[in-house]
Amino acid sequence: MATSSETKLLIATAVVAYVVGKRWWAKRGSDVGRLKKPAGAHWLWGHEYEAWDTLDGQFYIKNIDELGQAFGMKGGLFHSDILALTDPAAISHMFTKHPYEYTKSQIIRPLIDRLLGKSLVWAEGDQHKRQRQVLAPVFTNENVKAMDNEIHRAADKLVEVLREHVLSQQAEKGDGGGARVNILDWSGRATLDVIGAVGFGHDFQCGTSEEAKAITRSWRELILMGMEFPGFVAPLVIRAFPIITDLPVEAIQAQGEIKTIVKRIAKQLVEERRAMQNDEGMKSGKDLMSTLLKWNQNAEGEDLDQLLDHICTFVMVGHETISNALNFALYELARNPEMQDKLRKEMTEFVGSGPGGEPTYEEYQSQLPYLDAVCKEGLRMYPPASHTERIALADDVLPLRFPVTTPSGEQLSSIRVKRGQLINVPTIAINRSHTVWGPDAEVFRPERWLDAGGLPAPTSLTQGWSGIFSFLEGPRICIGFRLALFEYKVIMTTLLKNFEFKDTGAVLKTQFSSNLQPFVEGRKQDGIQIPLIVKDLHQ
Ligand code: HEM
Repeated sequence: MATSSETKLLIATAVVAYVVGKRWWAKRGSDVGRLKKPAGAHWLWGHEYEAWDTLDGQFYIKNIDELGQAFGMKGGLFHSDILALTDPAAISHMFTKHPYEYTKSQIIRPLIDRLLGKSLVWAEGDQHKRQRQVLAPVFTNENVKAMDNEIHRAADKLVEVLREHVLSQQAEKGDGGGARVNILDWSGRATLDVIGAVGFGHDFQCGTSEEAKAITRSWRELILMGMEFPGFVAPLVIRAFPIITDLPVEAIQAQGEIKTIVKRIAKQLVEERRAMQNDEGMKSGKDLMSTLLKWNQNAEGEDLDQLLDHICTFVMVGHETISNALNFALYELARNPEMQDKLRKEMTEFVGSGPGGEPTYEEYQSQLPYLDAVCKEGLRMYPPASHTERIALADDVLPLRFPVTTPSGEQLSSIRVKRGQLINVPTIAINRSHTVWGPDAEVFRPERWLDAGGLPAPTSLTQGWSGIFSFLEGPRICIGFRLALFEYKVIMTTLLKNFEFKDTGAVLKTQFSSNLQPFVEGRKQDGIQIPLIVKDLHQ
């Protein structure tokens, strides 16, 4: 009979043999282990801690410039090497040509399920194709154009509540020079209102309803948790021991709270809509809720649960992303007052064909070039979804547009990957690479979109919207991108016509936690924020 120390030795040997065997298997027929790697991998966290902890996407930006658009990373917790990838040909191969062979990993998907449910963001393969087919018609140009009233109403309401706040702050201080606000507390009110109204006919009351407050509060808590060490470790531990997703660990379980809140509201909305079954508008409606209900009229049990997951997904990804993009653009405009003035001038001088001289949907797209350039530059520099990852479902060969050199000097114009290969796709580095965008890649400069020859050659860019990767590319490109752009432009226009945004001198740093998150340099403990001075222009 084996003694307890012999048993322990046996178990330890088995674990080591398993890890070594797994790594050996992953290396066979794969080029990932042969790629250059950044120096200084940690024995336990590999390069993953440095990638997580280094702010502003600098780990990836720096290494792409130094090692090329495909490099290897040591995985944390003895995971096999990870491929970090920004090469446009490889990206196109994965996302446009073979999106269902490079899926979100079995680690990310349970987390998405916990946060948003088993909806479009979570689904893969045929299930995704079916869902996308049903939902895509909601976001056509024609439908988004028809959301015009709700978007303007939400933007006007935001101006009203922000003005009230600014004036009361000024009165308190006895100073008419504007109020210091954390813009993160404001823009999301309008974007939540828009998705509530256009998606489900629900009024979140510009952030003042109890549901709106609960959603904002639990989202913030989740973000902050993701920015602390447990938020880094949790996904690595889950990757090593997937069973952990079901354990009562705070950092994991907290993700369920948002879903619970939104699903409670969603259930009520579904019941209200069902009660209006005979209403003609509802039957012919092309909004999200009508589409979902037509698709699954009498959903109960699991089907109803999935329908609620869709609502939860759209409420969350349909508002946080846009407000995130708006916040960063306002920060840059505050730091660059000449750009802000130029943009305001373009907006105020343009007389559109909409009611009261507002630009129409088409005019927003084509007649306001500087607004368009600011929007593109903001989304390039600050992609809200600044990082994504995929896993190869089969052995494959990834073509490279820009060959890379191995440490032994061999040139690779493609990379062989094995089934199960984890691939990190750092969107922020795709959008800010110096190799692609030039020496001022990390400078906010909308003019690059307007100057002749201001942009990189199309062959060096990915194939997403405007050659940047902020909405992804291919069949899984963000389904709501037209709505996002329209909403962004309307809210930005409405805000700039009413307020001046001034720099506070605070320098921002960013870190990825669900989205790209800002905090003031050296003040991470104060939480996520973009402090700006807001001055009412009509005072
Ligand atoms: C500036 C705003 C936005 C940005 C930057 C953005 C970005 C993205 C990105 C990068 C993805 C792909 C994620 C991945 O697969 O790794 C995505 C997917 C998605 N987005 Fe957006 N998004 C924005 C706004 C919206 C809006 C307004 C909606 C809906 C109303 C929306 C709904 C979705 C959905 C449902 C998916 C999943 C699509 C699929 O997998 O087929 N997004 N978004």
